[in-house]
Parts: sequence; C-alpha cells; structure tokens
Amino acid sequence: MNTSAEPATLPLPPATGGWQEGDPAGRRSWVTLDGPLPLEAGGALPGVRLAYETWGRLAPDGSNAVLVLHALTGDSHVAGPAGPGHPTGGWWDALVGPGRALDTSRWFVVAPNVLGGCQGSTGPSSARPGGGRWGPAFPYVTQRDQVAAEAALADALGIARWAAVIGGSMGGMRALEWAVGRPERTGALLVLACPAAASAEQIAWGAVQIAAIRSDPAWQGGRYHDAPAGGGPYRGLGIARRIAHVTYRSEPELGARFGRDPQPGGHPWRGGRYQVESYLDHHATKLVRRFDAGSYVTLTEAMNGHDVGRGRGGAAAALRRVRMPALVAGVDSDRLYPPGQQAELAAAIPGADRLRTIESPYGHDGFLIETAQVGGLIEELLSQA
Ligand SMILES: CC(=O)SCCNC(=O)CCNC(=O)[C@H](O)C(C)(C)COP(=O)(O)OP(=O)(O)OC[C@H]1O[C@@H](n2cnc3c(N)ncnc32)[C@H](O)[C@@H]1OP(=O)(O)O
Ligand SMILES: N[C@@H](CCO)C(=O)O
Repeated sequence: MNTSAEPATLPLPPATGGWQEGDPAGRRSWVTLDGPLPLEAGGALPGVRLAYETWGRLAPDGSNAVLVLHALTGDSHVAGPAGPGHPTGGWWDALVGPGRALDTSRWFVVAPNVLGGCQGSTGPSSARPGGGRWGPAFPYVTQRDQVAAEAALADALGIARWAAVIGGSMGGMRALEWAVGRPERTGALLVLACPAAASAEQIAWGAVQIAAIRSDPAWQGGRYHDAPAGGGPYRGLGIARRIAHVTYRSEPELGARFGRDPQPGGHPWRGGRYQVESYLDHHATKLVRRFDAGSYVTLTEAMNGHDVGRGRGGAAAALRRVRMPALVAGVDSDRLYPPGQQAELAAAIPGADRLRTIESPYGHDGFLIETAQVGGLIEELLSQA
C-alpha cells in the first residue's frame, strides 16, 4: 500500500523534459527538421526536433519498419530499461523484443516522442530559436502536424513506407491520420481505443483538465518555465491528472479495489483520505514529477481538435481511403473512448473487418495493461503486413 500525498511544492522538471537530460538508457536519438514545419492552423514552427527510440535492425530495402505511437503522457520508451520517468521500464515492455509480438529479430520498431511533448521532442518547454522557452508562444498543433513531423523522421531514417503503424488513444489518433493522410506510406494499421473524432464529452473532459491547469496561479499564462524551482503549475496539473485518471479506469474496478475504504493513517471524517483519493493523489504526484503542464495543455488541445474527417468531406469519406489491412480494437470497459466509437471506425474502414474487443476490467488503460490481448492483435496484423 502506498500512502504518498502530493507535496506542497515539487522541483521544477528539467526545462526540456523529465528524461531528456542524461538519458540513462543511452538509446534515444533525435532528428531536427531542416526548415520550419508548416502548420495546419497556419504559420510554421521552426527548429522542430523529434526524439525517438528504435529496436531491431532496418532491412536493407526498408520494408520491415513498424511505427509505434504513444498516448498522451507516454513517450518514446516503449520498451527497455527503467530510468527517470520510467520506474518500471517501457510502457509496452512485454510486446517488444525477440520472440515477442513486435519481434525485433524481424521488425525494426520506431517510436517517436510526439511533437508538442516534453520528453525530447519540441514542445512548450523547449528552447525557442532566438532565446528563451516557447511557453505560451508555442503554436496550436494538430495531429496532422504531429504526423507531418513523424513523416520527416521517417524520411530521415530512410523509411518510405511503414510495414505497420500502431497506436492507442492519442497514439491511435495519429495512427489514423497516417492511414488517411498518408495511405501510401502505411502498410497496415492497428488502432486501439480511439475515435474518428473527439466527441463533445471527450472535449469536455479535456477542457476541464485544461481549465484546472490554467486556474493554477503558478501557470502564469504559460510563462512559468523559467520560474525558480518549485514555481510550476503543479497543483493544476495534478488535478488534471486526477480527473483524467478516473476516466482511464472503470467504475466497477475502482469499486472492487477501493470501495469506501479509508486510507490507513487517517479517516476521511477526521482529515484523512479515502483509498481511492490516495490512489489519485499518487498518480497526480507521479505525473507532475515527469510531465510538463504546457505539453499537457498543447496535447489535450490537439486531442480535442482530433477529427479525421476535417477538410476531407467528413469522417466516412476520409476513412474510405484506409484500404490497407487494418484492425480496430476497443476495450469493453472503456468509458472515455467507448467501444461503440471503434465499432463505427471498423465499419467505416474498408481494410478492417469487425470490431476487435479487448476484454478488461480496467477501462481505457486496458490498452496499456492487457498486453497479451494487444500482442495477439499485433501478431495478427503483422501476419498481413
Ligand atoms: C502509451 C502511454 O501513454 S503509456 C505511458 C505510461 N502511462 C502512464 O504512466 C500513465 C499512468 N499510469 C497508468 O495509467 C497506469 O498506472 C498504468 C496503465 C501504467 C498501469 O496500470 P496498473 O498496473 O493497473 O497500475 P495502477 O493504476 O493500479 O497504479 C499502481 C500504483 O498505484 C499505487 N497505489 C495503489 N493503491 C494506492 C493507494 N491506496 N494510495 C496510493 N497509491 C496507491 C501503487 O502503489 C502503484 O504505485 P507505483 O505505480 O508507483 O508502483
Ligand atoms: N494512461 C494513459 C492514458 C491516456 O491514453 C496516458 O497517460 O497516456
């Protein structure tokens, strides 16, 4: 049982992300785009850098590359050793390696940190060309901008076409954008627990989280990156994470696991906490130590803007372009991105058959936790790639 509570102040994370400096695993690389990245909403972003990790070896003809795209607070560390920000190693450790679903004796696996993120790629906490940090001047970026940056990474690596693109949640949104926007470069597609477009309720959850961050006086309009240690909007980010984490789990799981039990050390009636409260405090503290609030806002705004049909005649027309082999899966207990949304995707994507279901009590986080089932889907997809 963990009894940690949110500290009053936390050390400011390294300006450009919790794990960038020192990179203990020594395996992360970067590419820097030569020119400014044109943005969907207008303007261009100069000095874009994408961090990425790879596993396996690229075949001489470049045909064995698989792109894995992380979710909101994930990063490039899909698999590998523990380090700062990754106390237990990679977030899909069980799926990458010799003999695993992403068998590195056959496949070359590439995972970038998303544009707008804070673990090595350019985001609001990054240095701005000309001096200072981007902060509130960091532009609005969309999934299509993020995928454009990833396409530049693919070019730099000599990968003309991915054998497969795989992503869950926010990573699924980018995977969809690859398949719709760059079908000639997407050999096969696996989309987990994400919609064709963010729904009103999903936008609402995101908006509440953004409001929590912006209401923290330490947010300072997003100009906090050069504040003295302890000066970031940690409370707001922690509240955002608590809200989000409830949506990532299921009501039956929380009920069975925590019920109404008080956390040992103090009854809620006498100033203590419920167990579930302590659990949320713990996840808030963990995130605040490794993630930048400005990136959280930037990426949440991008997710709220997700609409694969924008400017393409609607989602149905856009998804008709997805003719490569595709699997779409949802988690049966996901209340954030309910499986009905993935059923719609599966029905609209010509390359997909029926909806695949990940059975899990854990809700949306099932796509991270149920690695045996996800591994089965990956193996099935790669058998068609
Ligand atoms: C693709 C991506 O984006 S992934 C990036 C990685 N994602 C994250 O880190 C997101 C945050 N974490 C999560 O979403 C989840 O923890 C997952 C999906 C990674 C793992 O889920 P689970 O294995 O079910 O872990 P769970 O949610 O139960 O959390 C376990 C933690 O809660 C703590 N905990 C459990 N009960 C309590 C309690 N009553 N009070 C305080 N802490 C508690 C445990 O001690 C454990 O702590 P630790 O993680 O520091 O070891
Ligand atoms: N736990 C995941 C859920 C969002 O998909 C994350 O933090 O990225």
